[in-house]
Amino acid sequence: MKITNTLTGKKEELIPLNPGEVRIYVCGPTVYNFVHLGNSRPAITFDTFRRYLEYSGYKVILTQNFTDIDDKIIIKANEENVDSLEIAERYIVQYWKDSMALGIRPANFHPRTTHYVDEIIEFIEDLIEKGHAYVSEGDVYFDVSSFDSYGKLSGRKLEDLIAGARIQPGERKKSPEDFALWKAAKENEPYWESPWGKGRPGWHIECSVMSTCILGESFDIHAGGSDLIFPHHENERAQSEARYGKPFAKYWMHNGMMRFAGSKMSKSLGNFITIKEAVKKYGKDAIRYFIFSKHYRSPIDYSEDLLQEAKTAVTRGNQILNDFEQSLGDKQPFARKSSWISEKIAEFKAYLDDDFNTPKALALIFEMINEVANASDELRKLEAFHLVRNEFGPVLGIFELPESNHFDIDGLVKILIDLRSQFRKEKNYEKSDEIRGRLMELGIKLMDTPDGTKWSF
Ligand SMILES: Nc1ncnc2c1ncn2[C@@H]1O[C@H](COP(=O)(O)OP(=O)(O)OP(=O)(O)O)[C@@H](O)[C@H]1O
Ligand SMILES: [Zn+2]
Repeated sequence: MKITNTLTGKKEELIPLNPGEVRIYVCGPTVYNFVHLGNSRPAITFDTFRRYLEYSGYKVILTQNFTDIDDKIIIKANEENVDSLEIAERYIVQYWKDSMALGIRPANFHPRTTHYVDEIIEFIEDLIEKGHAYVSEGDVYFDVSSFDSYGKLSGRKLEDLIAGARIQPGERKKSPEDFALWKAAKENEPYWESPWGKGRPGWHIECSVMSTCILGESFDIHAGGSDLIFPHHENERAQSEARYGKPFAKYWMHNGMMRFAGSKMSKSLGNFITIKEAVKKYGKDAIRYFIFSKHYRSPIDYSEDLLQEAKTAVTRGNQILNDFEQSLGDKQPFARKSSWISEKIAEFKAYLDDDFNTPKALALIFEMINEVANASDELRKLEAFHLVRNEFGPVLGIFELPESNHFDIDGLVKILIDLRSQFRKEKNYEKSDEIRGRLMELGIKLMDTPDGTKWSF
């Protein structure tokens, strides 16, 4: 398999450090608000990339962090007058709901920054000892000039960085391009005790610490959105290689940005659509289709029209697959491994082996769905059905099973509740009780409350 490595700017053969095993770290969300559709791009892309590696026979260890301490979380906590961890916890819970709704499998590890403060302090102490960092009035900064290949990942030159940067008020660094490893606590900020006084970790250090603690000093792939290449990933690489004196991540993979009216969709700009809203409107498969329809490295423009088209396409696909499944009756769908099946699997793999080309893989899935709908030969239909349901669908996480999770059960029950109310108004208690009774048989209980009828399973 070949992937584009941001570090070299080339498409390279993926050769894991340990044969047969791929260790991946992905930068996860800063949890101070709902995650948006843009944030779902790395989560969907790299979960699916992991599924594909597993499909190809690799063992994968995937780690994705939660940044649960950060300026933005602290500001939100102070606004609401609650602890910053309460804010983080709230949006982590929401993250799980959203990622389930999008069919994203949890990573193997989901570390949180505040669980790694001891390790962060140890890491920084080591950097100071090795001459890569210095203390300045309770802050600690990384000395960028001490790391020779600084700028290699993002393709920037240190001289240009020095010329372009300014020391901001409140920063106590020697040189403008140096960055904070540890920040002394200001008033009303959460803090931890450290050898440099009360304070908290800077942003970049957390990912160096959590990735190396969990995956080792060198691992295979570091991933995230392209917005993180500079300064976040450049700084992570500098810190980690400065401490351990060996290559940090062998490959760097970056997804392009999802844009909203031309700008990056972002929590801080407020130009976003939440995942909850998007799932409700379009359903999981349509969102995944929309994301996979562009190569992961290209930017993608949020477009209601394209999402609507995606919804129409997957609804049609699901209809064809469901109709075919029903036409099979009790017969178990079984397709012998024919040469045609092997050929199509080879084609699917060739696309994804070429820098994870999901648009081509997706087109192949639709070609198979057309076979299910139109092939004259029953065996061919069965083979195509098998490929979608059992081979390709589970890899891309679409058309896996008859999709029910975007089916709006709440909406359906509300229709029945309204009908029942109508019958009650007309004093037709026989019909209204029948609706309640039949829902009860399905395990759905209706409760009449002063605020109207509620339901639960
Ligand atoms: N618009 C986007 N398109 C694709 N990926 C994105 C987008 N915005 C963020 N990401 C990625 O989502 C992950 C979580 O990022 P983060 O929580 O910093 O999101 P954010 O919306 O950019 O927040 P903020 O506005 O506070 O910077 C990162 O891997 C980041 O690169
Ligand atoms: Zn990170």
